[in-house]
Parts: sequence; structure tokens; C-alpha cells
Amino acid sequence: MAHLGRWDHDKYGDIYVSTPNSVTICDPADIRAFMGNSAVSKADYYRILEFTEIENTVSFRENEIASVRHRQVGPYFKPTHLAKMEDTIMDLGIMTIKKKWDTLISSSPNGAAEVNYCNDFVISAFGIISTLVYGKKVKELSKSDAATAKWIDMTMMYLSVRAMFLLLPKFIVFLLLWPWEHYYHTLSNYIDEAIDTRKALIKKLEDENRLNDKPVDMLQALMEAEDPESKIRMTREQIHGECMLMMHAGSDTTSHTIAWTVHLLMLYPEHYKRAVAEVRSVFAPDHIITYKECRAHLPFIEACIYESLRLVPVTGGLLPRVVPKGGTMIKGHYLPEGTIAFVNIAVANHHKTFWDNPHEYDPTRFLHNKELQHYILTFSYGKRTCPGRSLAWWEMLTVLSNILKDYDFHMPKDLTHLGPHVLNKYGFPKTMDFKQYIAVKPVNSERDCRIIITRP
Ligand code: HEM
Repeated sequence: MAHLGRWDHDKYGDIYVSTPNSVTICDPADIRAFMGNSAVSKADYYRILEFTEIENTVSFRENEIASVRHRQVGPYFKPTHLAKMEDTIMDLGIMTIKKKWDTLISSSPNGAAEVNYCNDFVISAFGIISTLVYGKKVKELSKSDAATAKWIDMTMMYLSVRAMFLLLPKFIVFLLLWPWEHYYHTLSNYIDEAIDTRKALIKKLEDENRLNDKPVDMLQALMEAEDPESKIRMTREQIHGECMLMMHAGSDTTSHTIAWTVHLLMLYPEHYKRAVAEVRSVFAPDHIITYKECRAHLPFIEACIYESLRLVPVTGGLLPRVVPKGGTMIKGHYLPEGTIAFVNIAVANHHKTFWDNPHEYDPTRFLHNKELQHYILTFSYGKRTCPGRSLAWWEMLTVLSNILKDYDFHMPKDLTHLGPHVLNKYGFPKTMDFKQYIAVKPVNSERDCRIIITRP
């Protein structure tokens, strides 16, 4: 959520009062103990993620109700179900990127092309999730790749700005948001249409006794999702809300993690070389590496992603939770029931009691100790952990491993303010500046996320 005060830890320590009724907690051990308590609930701040004023998976404050939704949608996020959507994930993910990059290289006189990898990852991740959610490609919403990237950015911006001003009177919020309003409404209307079209299709298949031909995607999953315990299904409004949520929760988070990984590999050439050597030693050029193959053969590339999830957690704001009945003790301080505890993921992922050289990008730490993977808090922890993490991993691994295999990357010569020799205050390569709108993303992606690609 908010990233204000993210680094106050340096000044105030592992637990500090943020406002009269709230504290921020930063020690990973405290966070795991606190979030692991199933009575801890989400704070009212999450209302801002209710797109149509209807609660959804992320905004439920009560864990009991959230559990029903997790049981309804959970099975559809399992790798076994995702495997049925593999064609869409691969076509709109790595294949879309490869097609674009190969065309650019083959039409270039010197076999080199400059691309903006951040935009390309955003478009492909959005392409995947929107196709899974709408049941059809969404690219037609804008005329060019740059326009699609802008359109996605604008809808995210709408939500973040709306979030900041939600407590103001409605007409003021409307005035503040009108520049972004139509981006958001295009998306919302598109979802309404998609639900109607899908309902009509299912009716037709039913009439023709061909229900086996029904599509396998997120929209279908949400329409069919049923809690095995209560047998409750979602209403149309709830399905709409979940579709909006999936688009936002599952798009920028995944694409920006891949972008941060490429950026970090450019800043740490020794890790870049090792990742490239690993993938090229196992797979032939232009073989499309599947998710299963990535998991079986590419431990270093996997470690590179874990390390960027740790070092630059895309969701690294403060997650607001409510202290349950009876209160709780943290670091010898008693927090009474109802206190808001902001969970500081970014600081926990850098905490020196747990991570050696926390400010260094060092994927090898996960090769030496696999257990460490479970201590990264970027997908959250406890009952309300991210249900979309397997889908995210599917996209991140297949995109990253295939591009590292099939293209050589070179930083553009004019990108002199970033590079292995431009150091931050900790003595490690300085990363590009970032801002946080839902995900942590570059402030100046048009300038900083350019890269020259060639074929090896
Ligand atoms: C690298 C990619 C991703 C990261 C780092 C990430 C991270 C997170 C985090 C930290 C939360 C907890 C938020 C909070 O409590 O305030 C969360 C929740 C959630 N995420 Fe993800 N996520 C990613 C990808 C996805 C994808 C691909 C989807 C689905 C398409 C998804 C769907 C959700 C949903 C529905 C929740 C709400 C769970 C609940 O509150 O019970 N996420 N995610």
C-alpha cells in the first residue's frame, strides 16, 4: 500500500509508532509471527481496492469471508490448472516478445535493435492476464504497443490516485480523477461485455450438448468457482470485481519483477554471464523453454528472480493489518486490540539480522541455502498470502529464461548514470529511481529501461 515512511526503520528501528493508532513492524521474525496469527485481519484501508464498492479477494477485511473466496478460486491458481492455460501464457508471454524482438533485429541493418524491455514485459503480462480474464485479446483497445503500455499505466494510476483521495467527498474525487476516468471505464465496460459474451457461449454449448468445449481460462474459473464447504458461488457483481482485481493484481506486479531482474542483471555482469551460460548450456537456440523445463534445469535463473523479489519487492509498501482481540506483544511492546500494524515488507527483505549483505544483489545466496526462498515476504505471509504466485512464477521464469538464451543484452552507451560502476551509498550498483503505483516501477522507464539486443 502506501510507501510513505518505507525507510523510517533506519531512524526508528524495528517497531515504531507511525500515527497515534498505528505502528510499523519491520523485523521478519516479528512479521512472520504476527501475520501467521489467523486472527490478524486486514485494515479498512483495503476499501480503496473495491473497484465497484463490492468486496473482493484483496479487500475482504474478515479472514473468514476471504477464506470462502480463497476456497472458491484457489484450485484455479494451482499449477495443475495453470497447465491447461499454458498455450495462452506462452503465446502472449514469451512468444509475443520474441516475435517483436526478432522482427526488429531482422529489419535492422546491423543486427542490433534498441527495445524498452519494461514496456514489452508490461504489455505481455497484461496480454496474458487480460486474455485469461476476458476470454479474448485486449490489444485492440489501443493502436500501438506504446499506447497499450500507456493505457495500462493510466488505469493503474487511476486506481492509485483514487486510493489516495477516496476519503474526500465524492465530487472532489471525481474532479481529481477525470483525466484518467475513461481509461478505467473502458476496462470495466470490457469486463461487462466479456461476462455477457461468455454466458451466451456457455448457454449455446449447453444447448448443443458440447460443454466439454468450454474455454479454460480465469473468466470461466470465476464463473464456475464454488466453495466446496458452503457451495457458495459468486454473483455477477462479484465476478466483475474479481476480474478487475486480477487485471491489477496480476499484471504490473509480474511484469515489473521481470523488468527489475533484467535491470539488476545489467548492473551485475557476473550474474548476467552466469545466467546466460546456464540456460545456453542446456537448451538450443529458439527452443521454447517450458515452465517445467525451467524448474527442472535452471536453478540459477530461478535464484535471480528470487533475489530481485527480495531486493526490489514490487509490492514493497506497507501492508496494514489489525491487531486482534486480546492484543499482541511485539519486541516487548504491548499492542492493544484494534491497533493498526503496518507490515514493512521492503525493510524485512533487507533486514540485517536475517540477510547477509542485504543491499547486494546476490542470487547465489539461494543456491547455498534453498530454505531462504521461504523467507522472502514479497508475496506476503499467512492466511492472506498471494494466490496468484504460481501464475506469476510461470510467466517470470518462461520469459526470462527464453530471452536470456536467445538474445545478448548490452546497455546503451548513453545510459551513463546507471551501470556496474555507478554505486549507491552502500557501495553496490545504484538501481534506477522508482515510484509506487500498485507495483514498484521505474520513474523514468522510457530512459532507463532501454537495452540493445542482438542475436548471439
Ligand atoms: C510477482 C508477482 C506478484 C507479487 C509480488 C504479488 C504480491 C502480492 C502481495 C504482497 C499480496 C498481499 C497484499 C496485501 O495483503 O496487501 C498479494 C495478494 C493478492 N494477489 Fe498477488 N502478487 C503477484 C502476482 C499476482 C498474480 C499474477 C495474481 C493473479 C492473477 C495475483 C493475485 C492476488 C490476489 C487475488 C491477492 C489478494 C489475496 C488476499 O488478500 O487474500 N497476484 N499479492
